[in-house]
Amino acid sequence: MNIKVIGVGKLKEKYFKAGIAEYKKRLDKLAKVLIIEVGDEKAPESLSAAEMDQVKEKEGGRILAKIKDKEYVIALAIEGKQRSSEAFAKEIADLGTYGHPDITFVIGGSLGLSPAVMARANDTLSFGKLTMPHQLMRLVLMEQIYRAFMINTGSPYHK
Ligand SMILES: C[S@@+](CC[C@H](N)C(=O)[O-])C[C@H]1O[C@@H](n2cnc3c(N)ncnc32)[C@H](O)[C@@H]1O
Repeated sequence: MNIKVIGVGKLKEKYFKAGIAEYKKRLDKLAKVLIIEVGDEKAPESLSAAEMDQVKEKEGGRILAKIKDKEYVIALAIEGKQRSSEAFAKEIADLGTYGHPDITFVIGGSLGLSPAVMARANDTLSFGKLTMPHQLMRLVLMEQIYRAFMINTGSPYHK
């Protein structure tokens, strides 16, 4: 199974980098995991609605350039579809079993994902109504992907 996580902007904080590296190391034994960072656009408070759309479109274009046709894309979005860790694990297992071994997760920048990225997505994933910073979201997502693999292998990691 090939897991790709595309995020906008570089991880700055050491503690996020360390956490993500730890889950990547654990996952590397179970799947091929690729983390891709695409460039972010400056998004000062003063931007108009049209300028904000442009920021999302530019970042979205960079995200889409990293996605191949065969990839099954899951967009992380606050208003997306929530599920339990067990349901998420089953979904990943089913995708692998039924012809979608290339799963790509996309996380938006500070203004979120563009309509074009949302249109490309095969599914959405919400971690609830709370807004998380995109760097933290990357770490939480990596833990949940690792948890999914642990659930699917029957490991006591998931209680
Ligand atoms: C700072 S948030 C963007 C906030 C923006 N106002 C929006 O509504 O998308 C950055 C990215 O993190 C992800 N994200 C943040 N909180 C999330 C949540 N509760 N569930 C799923 N994804 C989330 C989304 O991909 C979002 O585009």
